[in-house]
Amino acid sequence: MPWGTRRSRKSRRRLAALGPSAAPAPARAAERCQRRSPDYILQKSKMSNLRILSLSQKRISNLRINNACCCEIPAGPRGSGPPGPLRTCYSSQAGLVGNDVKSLHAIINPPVAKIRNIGIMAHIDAGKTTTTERILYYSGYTRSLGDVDDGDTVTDFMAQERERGITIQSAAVTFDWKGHRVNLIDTPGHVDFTLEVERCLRVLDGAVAVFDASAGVEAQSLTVWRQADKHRVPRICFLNKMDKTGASFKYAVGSIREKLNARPLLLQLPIGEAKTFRGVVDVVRKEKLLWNPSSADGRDFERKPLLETSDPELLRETTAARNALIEQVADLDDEFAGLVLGEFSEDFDLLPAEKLQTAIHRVTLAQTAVPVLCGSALRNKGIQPLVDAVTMYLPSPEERNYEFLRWYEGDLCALAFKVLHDKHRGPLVLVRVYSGTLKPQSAVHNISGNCTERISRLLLPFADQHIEIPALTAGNIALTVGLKQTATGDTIVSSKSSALAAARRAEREREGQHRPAGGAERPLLAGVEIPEPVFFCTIEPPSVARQPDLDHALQCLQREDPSLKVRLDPESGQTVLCGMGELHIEIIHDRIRREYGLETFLGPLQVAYRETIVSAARATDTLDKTVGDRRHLVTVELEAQPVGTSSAAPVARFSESVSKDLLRASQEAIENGLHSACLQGPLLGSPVQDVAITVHSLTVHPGTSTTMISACVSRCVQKALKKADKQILEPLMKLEVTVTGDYLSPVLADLAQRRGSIQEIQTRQDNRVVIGFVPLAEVMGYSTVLRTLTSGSASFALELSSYQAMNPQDQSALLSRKSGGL
Ligand SMILES: Nc1nc2c(ncn2[C@@H]2O[C@H](COP(=O)(O)OP(=O)(O)OP(=O)(O)O)[C@@H](O)[C@H]2O)c(=O)[nH]1
Repeated sequence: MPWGTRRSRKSRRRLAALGPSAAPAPARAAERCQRRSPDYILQKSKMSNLRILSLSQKRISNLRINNACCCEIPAGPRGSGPPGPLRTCYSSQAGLVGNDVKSLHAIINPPVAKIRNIGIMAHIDAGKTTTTERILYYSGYTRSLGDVDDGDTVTDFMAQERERGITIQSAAVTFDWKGHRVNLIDTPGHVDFTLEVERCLRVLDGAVAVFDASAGVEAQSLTVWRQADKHRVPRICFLNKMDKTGASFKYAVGSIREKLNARPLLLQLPIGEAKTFRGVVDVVRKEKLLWNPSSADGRDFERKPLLETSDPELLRETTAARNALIEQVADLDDEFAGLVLGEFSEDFDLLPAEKLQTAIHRVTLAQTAVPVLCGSALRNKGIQPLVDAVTMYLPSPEERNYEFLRWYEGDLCALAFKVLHDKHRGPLVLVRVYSGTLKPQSAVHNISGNCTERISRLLLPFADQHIEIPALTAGNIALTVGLKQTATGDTIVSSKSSALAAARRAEREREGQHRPAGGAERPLLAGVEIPEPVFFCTIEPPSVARQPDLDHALQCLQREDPSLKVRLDPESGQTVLCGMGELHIEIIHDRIRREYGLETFLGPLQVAYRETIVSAARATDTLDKTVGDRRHLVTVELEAQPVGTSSAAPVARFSESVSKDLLRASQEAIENGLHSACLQGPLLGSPVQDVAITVHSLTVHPGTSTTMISACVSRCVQKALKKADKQILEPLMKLEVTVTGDYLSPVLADLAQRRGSIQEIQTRQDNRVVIGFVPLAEVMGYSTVLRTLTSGSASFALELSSYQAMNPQDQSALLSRKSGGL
């Protein structure tokens, strides 16, 4: 889907990526050229050795520590960090910068209670990547602050991410914070990459939801919040951009309450808003945290208790907020309520902060409320307390209740949640270990793929850099090298017999609980639902000879990204790419060029329609074919009917006379025939949905192969579908346009012309938010139109809502366009 237009510096980089019409100002272009020049990189290298490794993609040599193999990241001189005061108030000890052998060793086996697997999630542009960069900097992992606007962040390391200033792939980063190991995943905010978010949420124990404090809860934040609900992931909220004009703590908290239906626990209050934002109040401890305005990197801040003498007003406000917080937590946590009502009922001020923090941790884990913090990642304020909150309130792996773990009794159980392709090392599979230990040079069994594979190496991910480790214990996340067949969502155990033993335990448990049997022979971790693509286009290699190279590239990209579908057009023989949006397909095209060196040609982008029928129709067909000396003869009579409930696959029904002596093999052949017939409908060749096929009679000559049965049934279904009254279904998008009041009328007038229906117009601070529905076919290239209409002042978000029936006029217009070859 197209991305919205923005006013930020970052948006100008995105516009530049769109083409010459949106080229940046010459000065900025020159600045960017200079940034990419070898001199600039050299200059940066003095600041950060790590950064130059990221930029130049150099390989790094190996280092052995106590027989554990680790990759060496060359050290920078100790004093080579950014200028500024050396006084560190808050950051933990340095992580992996330099040949810090001790920290490399310490990294290998953290106690599970100290591990935090967290994700950063939000609406596009809320500031996830900027927040992640600050976290990495304060944790000691990087020596300079990466900036999305300059395209030099650690987690957005793909060339496309750096050019466009957006996150496309989730990046896993491991760092230490005050004795805790944090595995952090920065996820994309753009709706085209929602699957990427879902994949990560599946393996996280907690998440930080980042919001733009001037916009509150936006469309995509709602989607990711629902995804986190689905995977029962405890969260904390971070109201970012408190420095921005229009930032409002109250408004953003209100929108969390109303739109997300969540109970916010205000652990902080901002000191000032927008231009006056200076720091935050720690409500739990009644302290103020003020960042030194002369500190360039925000490392330097002071924490002081609020006093009646110096801050009477702020103290009163904080006391009221603390009392409200205590009452709120007591309402949600019985243990804490007992404490508060007993010992501290007379004076909440006497309640120790640690007791309140422990109760907040329990409430967060139970997901009955969400802690809320605030700050400004760009202005380097509020990040250190945010990471403290992550370690304090979000759970460790052992605090999450993963039911399936007891079936494995400490034996290895891991989930492969992402596959990456590395030109040199082949497929790299990101795994989360739930129980047991994963070791390199060992065989593992993939339950989902029913195959045994060998892991050659284990790597700890540090964005695009990797550190080799000798073992991966429960609760941790790492990359494996050597798994060639494992795909996203597969469950990995130590051996086939271990899988069987777990299955037997699961079955016994079910019997004990009198629960219905089923599925226990494969005790799998739940995978991720893959949404259906909404756009497609043909893709051609530069020459026929390069077709195998294109096939290989697409195969690799598909293993990485299950939301990308590739099929062959049976009529033209062309390869067809199906994706989640315009941006998704554009990125794939670009990656094929950059990573596989293939200059491919894309056909026009087309909407993925569906078809259905609105009346029943009956058909009969006979297939009589002799192959060699064998005669295949089938006659089938069937009826296609519309079904009310939404069903992507055709529903197979058999009349009594057919079902009574139907062999299993013949039934499977019939079902295959039904499915293949419904892949291409009679109107546009789009998939047919919401149909049931009843087989009334079937006569099969002895010796007829099941392939011939499938072929006959398929042909007969297509006949019936042709006879029935047909209907095209088109993808309907939920659209949210944020626009200033003066541009509201042109935006509404334009949407009316695009067959849009407006549901409501909300007021968000100084902006209007238009919420409605519009057919996908009408919003192709919408970002350019909206930019022109509103002088680049509006932004929008699109999300697939449903498939809706086209009205007769629109349908016939579409059909005549298609038959005219347009
Ligand atoms: N004023 C202000 N701008 C910020 C702040 N944090 C980030 N930004 C800007 O907001 C834009 C988006 O920042 P990102 O960190 O890329 O946001 P994101 O959520 O990672 O974006 P996607 O990965 O594309 O979803 C950039 O132009 C940042 O400079 C902040 O605290 N204050």
